[in-house]
Amino acid sequence: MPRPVAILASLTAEELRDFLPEPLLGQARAVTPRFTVWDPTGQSAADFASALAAADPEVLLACWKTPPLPPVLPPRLRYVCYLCGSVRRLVRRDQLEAGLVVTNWGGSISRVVAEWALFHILACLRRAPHWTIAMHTEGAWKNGGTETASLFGRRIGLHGYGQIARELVQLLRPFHVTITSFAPDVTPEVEAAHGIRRAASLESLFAENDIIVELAPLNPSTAGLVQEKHLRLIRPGGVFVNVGRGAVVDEAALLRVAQEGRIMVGLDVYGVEPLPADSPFRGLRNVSLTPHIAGPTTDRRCDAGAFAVENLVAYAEDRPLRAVITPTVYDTST
Ligand SMILES: NC(=O)c1ccc[n+]([C@@H]2O[C@H](COP(=O)([O-])OP(=O)(O)OC[C@H]3O[C@@H](n4cnc5c(N)ncnc54)[C@H](O)[C@@H]3O)[C@@H](O)[C@H]2O)c1
Ligand SMILES: O=C(O)[C@H](O)COP(=O)(O)O
Repeated sequence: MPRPVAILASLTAEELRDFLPEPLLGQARAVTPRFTVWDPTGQSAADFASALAAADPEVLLACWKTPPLPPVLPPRLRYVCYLCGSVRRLVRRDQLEAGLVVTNWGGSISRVVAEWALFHILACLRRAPHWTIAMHTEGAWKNGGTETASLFGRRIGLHGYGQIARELVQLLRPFHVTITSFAPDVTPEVEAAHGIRRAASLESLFAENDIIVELAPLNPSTAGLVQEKHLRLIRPGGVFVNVGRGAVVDEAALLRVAQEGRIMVGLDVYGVEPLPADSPFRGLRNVSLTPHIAGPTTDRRCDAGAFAVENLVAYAEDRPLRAVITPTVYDTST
């Protein structure tokens, strides 16, 4: 029997529509008669603190537009169910250490982000940026002078082997590729169970594969980890895709390498976002650019909503939660 926990849902109208379309909102409301929605649109940190004090919730259901939690939490707050990914902007580490339970969207949207990595890989191999510019603006047609390549049978290197990388492995299987990963948690057991290889080093990952996909998290130990020396190990005609976080890569070095035109580059994320209008990446024909839209797509935010509702029900029934952010997870995730 669920406990009648007080839940404050901090969601804009758009977030409600996308993350909790019916029947999910009804299911969330059915968890407890004490379910209140607060819209953070245009609200200040002080407004948020007042809303928390008035509702005095045991559970906060939060989303992208929710302001950071105030340093002093409302007395009954025990659980923050975050509908999205990185909780750093919402929750302070000391609040976790003090016992606040926090979950995020886990792997519920990872396949959609993996889908966009696959898009960039294919766009790069087929030289889609070149042909998009040339056909839309130059009246061009194929001329035999622009190489194209297929994904079938290629060697893929994954930097990072978390939830998105694991979904990408599934999407890549039909292409009969060889997959190698470099990440601290790829053990021989994971290697055997997933049918992937382990790279001996970041250098060998870049040197021994045709296509590199950047999926390591951004944390103090990974900022700027991918340097010019790594990017220059990618062989001519190779592909570098980043759908993780821009700041994991030395972006100035990436620009230099991209401008030489030896490799194809697919980017969804950047060191500075929005990407400045005058960024030299814009207009490079060997670079596929998208504006941080890897995921989750509007139509699949409901997957994160369904995952969150399951956690809310589990919490009210005193069952274990999924995707709990421990201090270690907090430190090592984006
Ligand atoms: N572009 C987008 O719209 C979008 C959407 C969702 C997530 N992301 C980003 O994609 C990245 C991956 O997300 P995820 O959900 O797979 O993350 P995750 O937390 O599930 O996995 C991260 C993995 O990175 C690896 N890792 C940890 N420390 C490392 C290190 N020092 N060097 C190399 N690898 C290391 C580990 O294998 C770990 O499992 C994150 O940065 C996330 O923020 C981007
Ligand atoms: O890039 C991402 O990770 C997604 O767009 C979600 O962002 P978030 O991690 O800030 O929720």
